[in-house]
Amino acid sequence: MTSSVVTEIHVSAPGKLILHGEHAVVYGKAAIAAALNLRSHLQLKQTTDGNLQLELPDVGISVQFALASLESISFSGSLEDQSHSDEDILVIKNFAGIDVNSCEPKHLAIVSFLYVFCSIFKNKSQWPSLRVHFKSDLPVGAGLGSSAAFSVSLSAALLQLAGHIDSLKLADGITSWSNEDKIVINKWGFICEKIIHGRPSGIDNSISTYGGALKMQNGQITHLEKMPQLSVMLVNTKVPRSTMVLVAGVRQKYNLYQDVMEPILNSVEAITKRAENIYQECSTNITDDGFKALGDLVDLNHNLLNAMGVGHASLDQVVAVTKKYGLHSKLTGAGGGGCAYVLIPSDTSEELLSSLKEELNALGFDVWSKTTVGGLGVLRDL
Ligand SMILES: Nc1ncnc2c1ncn2[C@@H]1O[C@H](COP(=O)(O)OP(=O)(O)O)[C@@H](O)[C@H]1O
Ligand SMILES: C[C@@](O)(CCOP(=O)(O)O)CC(=O)O
Ligand SMILES: [Mg+2]
Repeated sequence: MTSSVVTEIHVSAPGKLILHGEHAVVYGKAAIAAALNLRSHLQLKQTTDGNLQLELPDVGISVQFALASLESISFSGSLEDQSHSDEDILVIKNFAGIDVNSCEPKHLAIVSFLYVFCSIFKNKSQWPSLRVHFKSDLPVGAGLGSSAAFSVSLSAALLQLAGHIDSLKLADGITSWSNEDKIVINKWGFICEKIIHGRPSGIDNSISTYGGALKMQNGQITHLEKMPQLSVMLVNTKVPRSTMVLVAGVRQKYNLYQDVMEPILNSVEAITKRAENIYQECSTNITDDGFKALGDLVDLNHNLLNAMGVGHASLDQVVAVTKKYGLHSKLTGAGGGGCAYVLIPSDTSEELLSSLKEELNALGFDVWSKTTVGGLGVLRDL
């Protein structure tokens, strides 16, 4: 049967840069993150062919499920849930023919998609027949929050379709959601992140929902309104890694050596707080002294992440190369490969940046030369 389009919803959500405090934030310590100008784009089209069609070209998937058989699985989750149920995940994996222990990107994406879809539409008399297409500017699984951008866009689009939230045209011509609606989007983004990551802090989905820059501590968000313009170079080592595995590795170390790990996590928190003070004191432009101190904090933070066991030789290579140019860098996100950021003081010359980029490219790394952080959160695109 050919499908005819009824409704179309387009949503985009940003990736994130954790400036300081990754991993420590999972233990309630402070972390600071900002939205990136790299975004993920989801297009949802309502169809009439009775299927749920999922196109995820970044992870090489195009699958479809018959709605009638999905509706008949014994799924107990609901919109009121604060977390996912393991039994429901098993039911979904069985339904989709996915191995129970698979952590493959495409499988995590399908399971989290089906979970959010079933939870949101469970009590509706008719489930919508859909074609969902998702494409990202972000590298998948590299520390820039691709999972959160996926989780947040998906939650926003499905909640909008179900009528649980209602997008608004804002004064500056953009269409997004009220703060109240964003709380609901963020809650579902977090549930989706939990399915992908295991035990996330919630910082990634929060920044992807709200945008700008924020501090998270003990699960509480503080929006950093006075964040100065900050330029960074992003470097993707392209070494594959899984956030779930890295977070679980730190947990294992913490459980075995809590007395050793706790001071490391506290030192990371002290770094985050020092950096926050610098950002707040230099709310428009960071001073030379500010950049000097931030550089020291970036170095210390990178070394402490190495001490936690989430470093990688490729990330140390980035740090070593940037040091030759008088610049400072650290891994960002879960580590173990993936991305690092390089702090770019405002007086850095274009020549220096282009030589640095060339040297990093020659090592096989991808480089986004000069990125500013603090962009918009989730948006309904036209
Ligand atoms: N573009 C995408 N298409 C499909 N799934 C995605 C996409 N981006 C992220 N994901 C999902 O998120 C997972 C990557 O998350 P994670 O390991 O946390 O890395 P990241 O640091 O990029 O968030 C993938 O395994 C996949 O399940
Ligand atoms: C390591 C951690 O602090 C960030 C993980 O980010 P990413 O998935 O690597 O982009 C985990 C978390 O905060 O949930
Ligand atoms: Mg992630």
